[in-house]
Amino acid sequence: MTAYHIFTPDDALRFADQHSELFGDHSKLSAVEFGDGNLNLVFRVSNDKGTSLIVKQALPYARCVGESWPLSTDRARIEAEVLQQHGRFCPQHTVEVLHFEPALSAILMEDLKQYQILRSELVKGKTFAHLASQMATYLAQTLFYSSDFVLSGPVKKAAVARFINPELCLITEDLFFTDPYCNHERNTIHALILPRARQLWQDEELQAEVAALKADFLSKPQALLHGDVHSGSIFINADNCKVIDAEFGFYGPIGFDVGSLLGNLLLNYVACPGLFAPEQAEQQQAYLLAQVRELWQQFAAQFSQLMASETQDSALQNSRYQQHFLQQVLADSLGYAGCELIRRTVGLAHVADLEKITDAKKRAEAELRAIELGRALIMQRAKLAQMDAVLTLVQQVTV
Ligand SMILES: Nc1ncnc2c1ncn2[C@@H]1O[C@H](COP(=O)(O)OP(=O)(O)O)[C@@H](O)[C@H]1O
Ligand SMILES: CSC[C@H]1O[C@H](OP(=O)(O)O)[C@H](O)[C@@H]1O
Repeated sequence: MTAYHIFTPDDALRFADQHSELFGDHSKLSAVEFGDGNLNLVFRVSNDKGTSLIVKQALPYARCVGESWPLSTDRARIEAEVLQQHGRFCPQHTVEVLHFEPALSAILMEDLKQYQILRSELVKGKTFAHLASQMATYLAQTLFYSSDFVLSGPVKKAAVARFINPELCLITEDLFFTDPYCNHERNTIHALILPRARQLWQDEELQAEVAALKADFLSKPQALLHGDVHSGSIFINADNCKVIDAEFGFYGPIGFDVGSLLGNLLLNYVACPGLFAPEQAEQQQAYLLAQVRELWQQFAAQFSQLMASETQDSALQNSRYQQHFLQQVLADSLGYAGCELIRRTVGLAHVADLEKITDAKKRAEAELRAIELGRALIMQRAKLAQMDAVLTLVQQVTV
């Protein structure tokens, strides 16, 4: 068995050639490393006829920081296995894993080169009519079929154990729920919003609600989450979208995945006036609000339908329980969306939606909108029983 070593492009090329029939005999291959994420190496291996595959390898540390932040390479196993599971539940919207090599922490997967990263497209002002409906399907299918509604107690517990992901969960626990609410050295805060960030560090009312969301993140293993459904993890084109990058996967609260995506749509929403001229900003914001509404409505409809028709456990077949469950998922989703808005503004990992705003004053205004909206969603999540009320709040808070 080959021992772990950090891949060069040549290593990635040999790995792809060994484990795929796609390239044909001795065809001319080339490989390039082009990863732009925070954690891993990503290579594209191509032949001279335009066929290509992706090799993703986990480094023993976080790429964005370096060796001073060691990180288990077991995250590659988690990523491969989550993608394989989600691929069984929703193949049309999950990147296909072709091979996983545990010793090398390396995954061979399909190349989504006919797609674009959603975040980059939203920052350019592009819109996709099917985004909400397809992502609602992805979320409903992957979350429902990995939950207690379908799995027996023993099978579910074995799955929870298999997807224990302590190191990557700790990153989320710190970056989402702790760092933004104190003066932590990992935070990056632009000078113009420092006074508002300082208020977050004193905001005990908000911190109490964030603590409740963190406690649920720590102890509510409802379904096998992707764990990081931000708009940089979604590849999209005019026809379809596919989700990548599931290394933060674990059994957690369903609202965390739904809320991460809602939060990312709303991050783009608050950024629009800084990114675009007024008329385009207004159009893009209307598109985003429609997608937020549709995402929840379609997710809720599909999840309800699945609960009604596919639930195995007789106690969980109770329809009042199912309605209550979904209502709680909405409240959780809004809370986690709020956490995403705040952590992307004052925490370690910022997003292009805000960072691409070149005018510092406009960027600060957008960041302040993200904080106010994030706070409102977290504080009011239990009262916001309908999406209409959520959309009204978004518009009121971000004027
Ligand atoms: N299957 C794929 N097809 C095409 N490009 C990919 C694929 N997977 C990753 N990439 C590229 O690599 C980048 C980083 O991948 P990602 O999985 O987000 O890495 P990280 O885990 O380091 O965040 C993506 O933004 C994308 O440009
Ligand atoms: C040091 S990890 C920071 C941040 O990065 C992850 O996203 P990605 O790997 O897709 O860039 C995740 O959102 C983490 O919170």
